[in-house]
Amino acid sequence: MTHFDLAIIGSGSGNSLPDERFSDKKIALLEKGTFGGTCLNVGCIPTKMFVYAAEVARTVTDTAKFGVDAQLEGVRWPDIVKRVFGRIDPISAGGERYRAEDTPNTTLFRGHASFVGPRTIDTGAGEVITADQVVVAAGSRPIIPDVVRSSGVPYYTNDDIMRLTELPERLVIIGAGFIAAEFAHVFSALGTRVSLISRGEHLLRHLDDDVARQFTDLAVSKWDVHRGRTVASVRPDGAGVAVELDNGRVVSGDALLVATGRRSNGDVIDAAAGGIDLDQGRVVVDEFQRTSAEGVFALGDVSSPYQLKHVANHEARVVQHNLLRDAWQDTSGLRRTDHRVVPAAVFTDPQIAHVGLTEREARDAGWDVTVKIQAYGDVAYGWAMEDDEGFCKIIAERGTGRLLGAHVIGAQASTVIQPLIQAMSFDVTAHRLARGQYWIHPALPEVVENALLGLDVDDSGL
Ligand SMILES: Cc1cc2nc3c(=O)[nH]c(=O)nc-3n(C[C@H](O)[C@H](O)[C@H](O)COP(=O)(O)OP(=O)(O)OC[C@H]3O[C@@H](n4cnc5c(N)ncnc54)[C@H](O)[C@@H]3O)c2cc1C
Ligand SMILES: NC(=O)c1ccc[n+]([C@@H]2O[C@H](COP(=O)([O-])OP(=O)(O)OC[C@H]3O[C@@H](n4cnc5c(N)ncnc54)[C@H](O)[C@@H]3O)[C@@H](O)[C@H]2O)c1
Repeated sequence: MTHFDLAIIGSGSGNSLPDERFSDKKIALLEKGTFGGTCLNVGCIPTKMFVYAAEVARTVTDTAKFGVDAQLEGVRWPDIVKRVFGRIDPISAGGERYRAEDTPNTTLFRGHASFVGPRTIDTGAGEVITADQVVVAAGSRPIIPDVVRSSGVPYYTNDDIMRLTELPERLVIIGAGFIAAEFAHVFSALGTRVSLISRGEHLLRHLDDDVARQFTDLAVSKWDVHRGRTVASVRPDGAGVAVELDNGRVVSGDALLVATGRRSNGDVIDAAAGGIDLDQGRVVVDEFQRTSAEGVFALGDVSSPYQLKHVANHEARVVQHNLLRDAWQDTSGLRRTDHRVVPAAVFTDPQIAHVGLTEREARDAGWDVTVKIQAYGDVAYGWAMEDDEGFCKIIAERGTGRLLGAHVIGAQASTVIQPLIQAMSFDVTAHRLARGQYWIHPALPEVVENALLGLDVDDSGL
């Protein structure tokens, strides 16, 4: 049985742990799937490359009101796929080669790893290993509802939908969360007729009510949206699929995308044998990313309530530091994860970004809130764009101006929101944020400045 200083399960965020500071350690890296994990291969990066292509197509089809006549002559889907994965696959292969061949202190095991004892792992590659320290970075996987799985009908998830050989004429999407919203945008902008089945009345319903309502209204005008409906059955329909809803309606498509959430892989590593506690399948960690098993840390989707790459990256930096401290009981030198202000963005049409509490959450928590919704169209750049969709909504404590939540829907929302994330992270109050700096005129972030100035908060004296 080979013994290692450090064993890492998962080559997504886990692969970023061993840097030059670990060069004197003997490391095992265990990966059962495509090297590089979700974000690189089937998540953030390829989806945003498709989103960018979709935005280019949308721009071309929406020009006339600006006095520019253009026409979308066609979409070469196979070329889009080739471009995306022609850039991504070599990165994955290069990363794998680097770890397998060019990093002398690292051994790459290609197999499904599972615990057989405390810090003892069956690599799934014909060998059992032990390690002084272990990091579980095994990520998450798509949840497939029974009604789909048991139907035997072929379906896609984010794992394979981006590798379709042709653009489907009609795509049915089950789910109304992040993945559904992003792929509905991608496929519809590229020419597919998208049908979307949502359990709730509103799409993206975990977002602030005003944002979810606005997004739903826009989605209904673009896509064939079935709201407040569950799936009764799924069956083949010629070469495609027919999804019957609980009201008897049948939604047909050439392909079916299932986007109904993702589940931690904590339940498929025999965590109990390793002494690792789970809560509803997710690995339990404390603020130092320590699991219940001494010497075993976890990070990312396998343990985090936030299934976001920037959160996994932050947790990886914490784990990296804590591994190098080589302490367990004495936590004085260990770093803690900071989940106070976690933002997220949905790269759909229009973009959506949020941070902190929704208005409802803030009111339910008993805050005396002041709320301002500032339309994109009412600031100079949004007006130039003739934008009548976007807005920035800020929720703050009345009087003190403490920022509680911010929600942006509209062009470049994921970028526009950043000053608000910064202010919340560094405890800058609303008026101080608005008046303690210049805002470039007439740039889009003026929508944030104006929203801040519309709040009922004390003047900071600036
Ligand atoms: C379609 C999509 C789009 C997304 N877009 C964004 C975005 O725009 N922004 C954002 O912040 N987040 C986004 N995310 C979320 C983000 O991708 C994840 O939060 C992040 O990749 C999680 O990283 P991780 O290291 O925890 O897991 P992963 O990157 O999934 O790595 C886990 C690795 O462990 C391997 N593994 C699992 N079990 C075992 C085992 N038993 N033995 C060996 N290996 C194992 C897996 O094969 C995988 O390679 C997106 C996710 C999806 C699905
Ligand atoms: N831009 C980003 O940061 C980004 C993009 C994609 C994914 N992600 C991450 O990946 C995670 C997973 O994405 P997702 O869209 O699959 O999950 P999600 O949690 O965002 O949405 C799941 C959707 O499926 C619905 N649903 C759940 N079970 C269902 C069922 N049995 N039948 C019908 N509908 C059902 C839910 O009501 C919800 O609308 C996200 O939560 C997010 O953290 C992030």
